[in-house]
Amino acid sequence: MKIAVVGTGYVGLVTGTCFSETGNTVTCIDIDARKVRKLSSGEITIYEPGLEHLFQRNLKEGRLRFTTSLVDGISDAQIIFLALPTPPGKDGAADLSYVLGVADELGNLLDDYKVIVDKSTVPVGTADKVREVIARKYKGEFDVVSNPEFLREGVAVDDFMKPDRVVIGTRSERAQRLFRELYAPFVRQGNPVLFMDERSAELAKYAANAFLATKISFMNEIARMCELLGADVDMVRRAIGSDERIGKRFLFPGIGYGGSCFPKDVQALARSAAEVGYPFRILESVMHVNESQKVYLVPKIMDYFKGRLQGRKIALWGLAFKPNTDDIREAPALYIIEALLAEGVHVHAFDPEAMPNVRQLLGDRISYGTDQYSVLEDADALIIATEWSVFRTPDFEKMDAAFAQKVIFDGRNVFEVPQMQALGYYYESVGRQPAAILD
Ligand SMILES: NC(=O)c1ccc[n+]([C@@H]2O[C@H](COP(=O)([O-])OP(=O)(O)OC[C@H]3O[C@@H](n4cnc5c(N)ncnc54)[C@H](O)[C@@H]3O)[C@@H](O)[C@H]2O)c1
Ligand SMILES: O=c1ccn([C@@H]2O[C@H](COP(=O)(O)OP(=O)(O)O[C@H]3O[C@H](CO)[C@@H](O)[C@H](O)[C@H]3O)[C@@H](O)[C@H]2O)c(=O)[nH]1
Repeated sequence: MKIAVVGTGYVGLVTGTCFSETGNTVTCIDIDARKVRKLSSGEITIYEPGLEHLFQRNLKEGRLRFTTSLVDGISDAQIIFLALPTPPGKDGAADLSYVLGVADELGNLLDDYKVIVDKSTVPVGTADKVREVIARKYKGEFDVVSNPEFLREGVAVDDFMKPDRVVIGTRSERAQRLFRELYAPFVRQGNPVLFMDERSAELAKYAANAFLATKISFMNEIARMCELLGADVDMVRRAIGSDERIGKRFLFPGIGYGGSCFPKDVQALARSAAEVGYPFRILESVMHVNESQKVYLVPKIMDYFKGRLQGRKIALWGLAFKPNTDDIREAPALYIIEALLAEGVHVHAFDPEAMPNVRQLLGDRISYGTDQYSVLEDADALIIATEWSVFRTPDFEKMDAAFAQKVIFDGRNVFEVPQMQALGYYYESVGRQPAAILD
């Protein structure tokens, strides 16, 4: 099939690459000329494990190409995916200007039947709006489909190639036939393609993210209770996760959820609810808990140093919002950094992939290490903000040699408490009792 993908950010690039991998001819379109130049010359623009290999192969074999021209990019496409940003607007509602702006341009450009697909996360009713905008200028036949994307960064290729489910919102039989064919190679037995109406598909995406965010905020509150009541959140997590009705995944407490999706999507769903006169109280609490969770370690650090943080040097492991990505959008580490800088702390950070992005954002307001050990030299404490696997299994001898103070505040529970106790660390984590330095 011939496919166009408008917007070549995270989702657009993964979508375009994976569709080309299954034998389709894909043109990705982006207004960012620098990005298009890079991608056309074989330079990948995001860090995503497993993507580069597929990207290079399909680029070389001519199934994948990039352009800044919408008219050129869509000319022979049967299906046009919109993978455009939907950032929060001033009131928290999703800003649809990118999606509707491109829909407006498409109204001028369409000249035969095509399917326009909302791949972006968009509020209920957006497919109708896209249809209206196009129909103002194009009087021929076309369909608008809602096909929300459920991939996770860091495992995006696997999520796309072997999805738990594919959701397709359309009542058009013609569009359904095309989508059945398009997704046939991706769907394992038992993991269905779910056809539904556009509105249900749009809401399903928000409901999935909001539910997962709720699970995380719930566990973060349980973790706080554990600390106050002398319980261990790992034990509680295992106990409840063994119940199939609850499930083992997404029960990990920490320093809150970040990234480009959960924060904005929970907010947008709450906003949609308010717009139709329904106060979505659970979501208000989920957001409230997450806000405080992001800087949860800061008062603990403050207490440890008896309020005297000015001039201290604190090492930070992890800047990305989660491991295996260089994405720092809404990363809890950034909130911790701001809180520490406000107290006059010197932050010395290391992240395996995200440092270039943080350098662009923060410049020399913090300093950057060459590896995870170099940042420990002269540090008064270490904060762990992202659970990269290299942080889970450090060389403790190297760590000991570099890090005289042996004080760790772990926002992702990467170590076991008894292990750190035995190694002589002062170790505070989330939802577990602290390990004190052994005398
Ligand atoms: N990032 C994720 O993990 C993820 C997962 C599922 C769904 N989503 C949703 O997918 C959508 C896209 O997210 P993303 O993370 O890929 O965004 P992104 O910011 O990484 O990329 C968006 C791209 O669109 C381009 N763009 C903007 N205006 C354009 C225009 N008029 N024409 C062509 N290109 C244009 C930008 O230059 C950018 O490259 C959002 O709605 C998001 O909520 C994201
Ligand atoms: O038990 C957990 C699981 C996750 N997180 C945090 O939650 C955030 C989001 O994690 P994850 O869901 O793995 O990352 P995303 O790539 O943002 O993916 C989410 O957002 C995407 C965009 O909408 C969806 O497509 C995915 O299905 C959805 O998982 C991160 O900050 C994690 O640290 C926790 O704190 N505890």
